[in-house]
Amino acid sequence: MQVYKFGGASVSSAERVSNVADILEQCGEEELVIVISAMGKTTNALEKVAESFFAGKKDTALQLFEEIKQQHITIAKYLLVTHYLACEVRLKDFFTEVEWMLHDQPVREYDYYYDQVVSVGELLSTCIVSFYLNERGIVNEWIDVRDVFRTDDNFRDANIDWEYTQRKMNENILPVLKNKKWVVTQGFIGATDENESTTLGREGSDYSAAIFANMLNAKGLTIWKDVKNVMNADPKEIPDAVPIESLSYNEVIEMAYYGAQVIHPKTIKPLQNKNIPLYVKCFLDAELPGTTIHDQISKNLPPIIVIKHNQVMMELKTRDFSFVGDTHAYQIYQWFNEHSLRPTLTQNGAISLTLAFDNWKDKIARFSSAAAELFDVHLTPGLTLTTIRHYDNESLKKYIMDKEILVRQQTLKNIRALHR
Ligand SMILES: Nc1ncnc2c1ncn2[C@@H]1O[C@H](COP(=O)(O)OP(=O)(O)O)[C@@H](O)[C@H]1O
Ligand SMILES: N[C@@H](CC(=O)OP(=O)(O)O)C(=O)O
Repeated sequence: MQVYKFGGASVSSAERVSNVADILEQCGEEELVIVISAMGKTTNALEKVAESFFAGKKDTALQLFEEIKQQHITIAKYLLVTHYLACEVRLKDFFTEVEWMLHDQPVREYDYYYDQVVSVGELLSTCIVSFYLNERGIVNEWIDVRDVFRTDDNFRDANIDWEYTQRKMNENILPVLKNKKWVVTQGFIGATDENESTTLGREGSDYSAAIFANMLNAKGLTIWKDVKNVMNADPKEIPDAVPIESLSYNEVIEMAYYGAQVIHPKTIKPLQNKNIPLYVKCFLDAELPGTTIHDQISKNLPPIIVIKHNQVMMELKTRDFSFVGDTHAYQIYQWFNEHSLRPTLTQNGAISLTLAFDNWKDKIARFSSAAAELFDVHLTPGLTLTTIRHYDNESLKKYIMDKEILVRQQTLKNIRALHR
């Protein structure tokens, strides 16, 4: 049993979907679960729909959603002949669900609406791909992952109910595989016990695929990307990044934790727990070996550079000169939980604490007003956080030294700098 995950870039156009079918036709797998993300940048586009709706701009929301509808209809029309009408019926059901909501007034919190709107991206993409594969004779069954992945109602960053999900995995997925059919399903989304859609955090499809691999005891998980390998930096950021052929789970979990946007940070644990190898392969050339991530120690690694833009620095200072560590640490970590906000960097002083966050405006505003009861709060937006693992003099000079640094942390293995 294998799990394949195809990200947005691999299904961003009719040609790319057809390329995915070519890969599947030639892969020779017997039992396969295929986890797919929303097409191209659909999730970003759906985020704009949710934002407009919540801001009371109903017409803009509907108009933006209309564009997304037309893009999917166009791709389905291009790909499908005999299965087109059946596919169109399904797509229209998904469209209608969202449109009904967009005609209402928002009465619940933003994150709830975000998930109801944004989750449709994966439903649309998998619907089209599944019909297309069947039309090409690649027999598969489309599964609504919301009938399998039970989560809590922490919208936008929902947590999996492992016991329930494992049971549903056995009831809903195993029989399909035993029936000699491949499964086509969605990454990134789940549902609460009240059947409300949830999402697992941006780029969460890798995590979904790892959960499938874990619960089905897969022999491997292959994530198909537009890059030939995992590299020592994002090649879009650093054009002379070098490929890495083999990495340990440990190394990748560290890279992802520091913000490398190549594998979702939560992906590794479900795989490591069952010693399931992760292969990152290139959908543009399936013959290339790609990168293997497994339990073997990574040797001779180059400096690994992770650059995170759009960071907000938050300085908290106690007003009465009490030590932060003594009295406030517990409270601050409670706020992190309450506001589902994780710092990308923390630095303790005697009576102050410096934090950095991704720029989640609403959450930071809520966190700041809670913190303002105890601290003077100062925010500095528009910063970049650069981390280098296995740094050397050359990489330090190239990526850190010439910056205007606000916070710097250094250990034997890592250097991190928050800078302008
Ligand atoms: N260390 C890295 N190695 C390779 N690619 C990286 C790395 N860090 C970031 N990336 C980026 O990840 C992209 C592929 O991931 P992503 O866009 O999430 O694909 P998908 O949407 O198909 O899942 C690449 O195009 C590359 O720019
Ligand atoms: N579509 C979601 C989930 C995801 O993982 O996408 P991708 O595999 O394209 O990174 C997102 O864009 O966040």
